[in-house]
Amino acid sequence: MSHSGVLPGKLRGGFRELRMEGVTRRFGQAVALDRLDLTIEGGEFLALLGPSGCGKSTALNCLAGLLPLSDGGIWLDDERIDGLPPERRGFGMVFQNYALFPHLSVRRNVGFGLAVRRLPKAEIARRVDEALALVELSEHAGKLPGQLSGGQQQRVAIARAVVLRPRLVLMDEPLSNLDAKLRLQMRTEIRRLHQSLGLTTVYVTHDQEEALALADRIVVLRGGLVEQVGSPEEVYTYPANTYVAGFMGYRNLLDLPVAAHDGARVILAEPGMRLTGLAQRGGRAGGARAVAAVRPHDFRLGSGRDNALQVRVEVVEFHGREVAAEGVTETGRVVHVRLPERVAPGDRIDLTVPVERVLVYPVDGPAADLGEVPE
Ligand SMILES: Nc1ncnc2c1ncn2[C@@H]1O[C@H](COP(=O)(O)OP(=O)(O)OP(=O)(O)O)[C@@H](O)[C@H]1O
Repeated sequence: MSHSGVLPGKLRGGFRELRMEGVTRRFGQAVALDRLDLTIEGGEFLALLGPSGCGKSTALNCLAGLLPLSDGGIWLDDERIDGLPPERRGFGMVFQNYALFPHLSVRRNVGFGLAVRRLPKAEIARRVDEALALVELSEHAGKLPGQLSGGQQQRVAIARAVVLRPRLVLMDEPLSNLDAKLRLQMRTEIRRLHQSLGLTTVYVTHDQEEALALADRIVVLRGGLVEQVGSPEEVYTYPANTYVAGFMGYRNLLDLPVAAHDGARVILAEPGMRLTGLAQRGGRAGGARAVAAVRPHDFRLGSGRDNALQVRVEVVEFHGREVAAEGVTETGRVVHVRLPERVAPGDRIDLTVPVERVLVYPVDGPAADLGEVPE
């Protein structure tokens, strides 16, 4: 299938870069977005990731023109666009709640923006047909949104955005109203469309897995500030701090006394636990205490030379090929592990973990409440 009719070749990299410079948004005294500097390259899929309230929707709405900036500017190549109203920015938006017109057919919903622009009827029909084919909804063209499933409605919303040949597609948690299975399907669909149409996409989500799966680059936000920018691989493998680590599945963030350190290696110890790990952030973890970040999957049963801890198993969840267990050390510290072996509540087990799988950070204060994290 050719997509060239919906989006002309010139859109691929239709701009070189979109720059947000010092973008700030205040609500009264509260700073929702604090001097955000960010460059989005043409053709890129960028995810804004963070928990509720971190400022990601604010950033997207500033880009869209739905919220005026308190300070800073936005440039599309050499054109300053933050003074333009939303309709003159040429961006497509897809929201969590679809925002379809309930009394208009699928076809008329998708064609709405083209009709407003007074395009010839034949061209509207052709482009709508192509957009509907793209999201595999051709046979539903005559239905009303209420007659479609959630996933189908979200596809209508996506067709409605891409039919306008947008310079940039902005998506705000577009999958969060869908059930788990549909969410996975639509995720693949969104990535496929991004690639085949050569779109530039900015995607807001609080779901780490979604950001890792979809994005070329992830921006992790906290309290209106950028914590880390990097490829999924970089952010997943080398989180910049304990906040990002917690978000990226390092569910165990253990604040421990430092027993010794030599350059890159730091030894942390307390009764019942000895952990050797790699100092992050240039070996600054040289204080009296440091935080060891360990993924539940990286623990193994058995006692290691460098790393050894003993826990009493308290809670076990069955996960098919493995179990997720919560154990407690003799000092009362809770440790989360994932093991292929069957363990049971009350078992006393020895655990170890490879040195390179223990990331050691300076103590930054309490880790954020991150909710569910991927493992
Ligand atoms: N219209 C508003 N009036 C006052 N404060 C606001 C308004 N919109 C957002 N805020 C505040 O700005 C901060 C950032 O909000 P924002 O909606 O950007 O966060 P978010 O990361 O998108 O969260 P969520 O995932 O819950 O939407 C929050 O502290 C929020 O309470």
